[in-house]
Amino acid sequence: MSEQNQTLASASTQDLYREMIRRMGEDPDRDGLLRTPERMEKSTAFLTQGYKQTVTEVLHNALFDVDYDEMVIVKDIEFYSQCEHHLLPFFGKAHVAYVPNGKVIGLSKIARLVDVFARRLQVQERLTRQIAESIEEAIAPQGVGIILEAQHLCMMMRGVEKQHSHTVTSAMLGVFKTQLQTRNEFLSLVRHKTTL
Ligand SMILES: Nc1nc2c(ncn2[C@@H]2O[C@H](COP(=O)(O)OP(=O)(O)OP(=O)(O)O)[C@@H](O)[C@H]2O)c(=O)[nH]1
Ligand SMILES: [Zn+2]
Repeated sequence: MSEQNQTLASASTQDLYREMIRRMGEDPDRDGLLRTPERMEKSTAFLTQGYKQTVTEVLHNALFDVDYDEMVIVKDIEFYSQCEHHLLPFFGKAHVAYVPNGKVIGLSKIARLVDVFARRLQVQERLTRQIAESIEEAIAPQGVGIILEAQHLCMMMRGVEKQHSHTVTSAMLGVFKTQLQTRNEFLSLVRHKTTL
């Protein structure tokens, strides 16, 4: 390891944040910034906690044998993630559907699954795919359909500066890929405004 890398590796995370603040042209010792490195460390740990979580742990005890073979949709699940290119947030809604094959997932666990992958450095396409594949692996359903709609701050507050564009991604597995009728049912239920 180079001398410079060794120095960096031995620095605490909070020291690194202090240095970042200094290089932004700020005084890390002024009153308002004194505890900022500590806050940044905590906040970053929370926003990237998905790296420490596994799907198996999250789903633990919440897979149930149920005789139901129609579509299950949990829609409008809000999520916050960070783009891996700029470390800026992208956020929006996830719509998660599957057609069971003997097993269903506890509903809250579906939202938790979204967060396991959202709370990492991501691109929206990979996030979409990972949610779909984790459900497929967990319960081997007849199919899984995922739609994510998001706004990317790296396209809004910097860069191209477009405030109204939304990015929509999808992952369709099993019957959602092979049966047009299933895919269309999913799309129309996602569009349907709930009256609740
Ligand atoms: N496909 C995809 N691209 C993303 C996502 N998040 C950010 N990006 C894009 O990643 C690209 C990185 O492009 P670069 O040219 O390397 O970076 P840049 O110079 O900062 O680009 P600009 O944002 O256009 O200023 C940009 O087009 C971003 O909009 C994502 O979730 N999926
Ligand atoms: Zn970005």
